[in-house]
Amino acid sequence: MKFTKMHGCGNDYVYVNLFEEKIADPAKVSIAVSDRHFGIGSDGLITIGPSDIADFRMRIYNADGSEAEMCGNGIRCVAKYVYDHKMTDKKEITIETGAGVKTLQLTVADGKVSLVRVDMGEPILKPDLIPVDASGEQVVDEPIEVEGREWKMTCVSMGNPHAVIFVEDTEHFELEKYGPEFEHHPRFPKRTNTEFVHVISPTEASMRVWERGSAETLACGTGTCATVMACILNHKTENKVLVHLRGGDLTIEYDPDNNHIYMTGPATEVFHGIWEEN
Ligand SMILES: N[C@H](CCC[C@H](N)C(=O)O)C(=O)O
Repeated sequence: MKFTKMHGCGNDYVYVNLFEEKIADPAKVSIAVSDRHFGIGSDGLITIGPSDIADFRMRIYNADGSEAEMCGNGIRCVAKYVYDHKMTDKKEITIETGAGVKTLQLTVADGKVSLVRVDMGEPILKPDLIPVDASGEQVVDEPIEVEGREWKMTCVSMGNPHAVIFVEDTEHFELEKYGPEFEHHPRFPKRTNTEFVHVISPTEASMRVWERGSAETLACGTGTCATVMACILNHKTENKVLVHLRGGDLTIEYDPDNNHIYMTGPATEVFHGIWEEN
């Protein structure tokens, strides 16, 4: 099976072009290729295929084989892949995802995509749509007990669930200890991605992320969008924020006129190869 290894801010996936390859069991393949010792090594598998309602269709599978609704870093890499591999010559493309059709603007330098701006659509705030077990119309600054400590969370879905927790120091935060406890907490019927965020200023933040089904990743595009929405809901930042992740930076803008969130960031192709299913 031919694959291409790409990353967005260090959030790395194995990409497979379904116009050329067939994958009978993507969950099984994602588990195998994601293994960083016995496989290729990645945060998961992303497939690029045809769509009846958009230019292309993207599906994302976590390292544990579970399918996610959307992937922010991944969709930027999909846009880079289809343009650089001459599957389209458009600089504005649409991609069908589990969270609806997204529109992307490509910046091209020397014939290759260097930067992508994604309209990530509207944040979803209703508890039962996130989903999270909570009352009310939104989950903002909500107490939750994890590992015997009370935390305050703000929950946002970008098609996939996120719990945003504000902390003073992300670098020394015990992510391995608390990340899985949030991921599997009974208040999240579909588990959750969890972002631990330090607000630096009204226009800047840093964060780390424990992803549903993939453990800590160096970046999470949907998580960064959820983080900025949480910052705005908690009156901590303005609508445009530069976010520092372990693997790089993303610029997130919330447009109050259409309630859409826009994410701008890089996409990188690292190598390609042949995966022999053993
Ligand atoms: N890394 C991805 C998100 C993957 C989400 C996945 N972990 C889940 O929702 O289960 C991103 O850049 O948005």
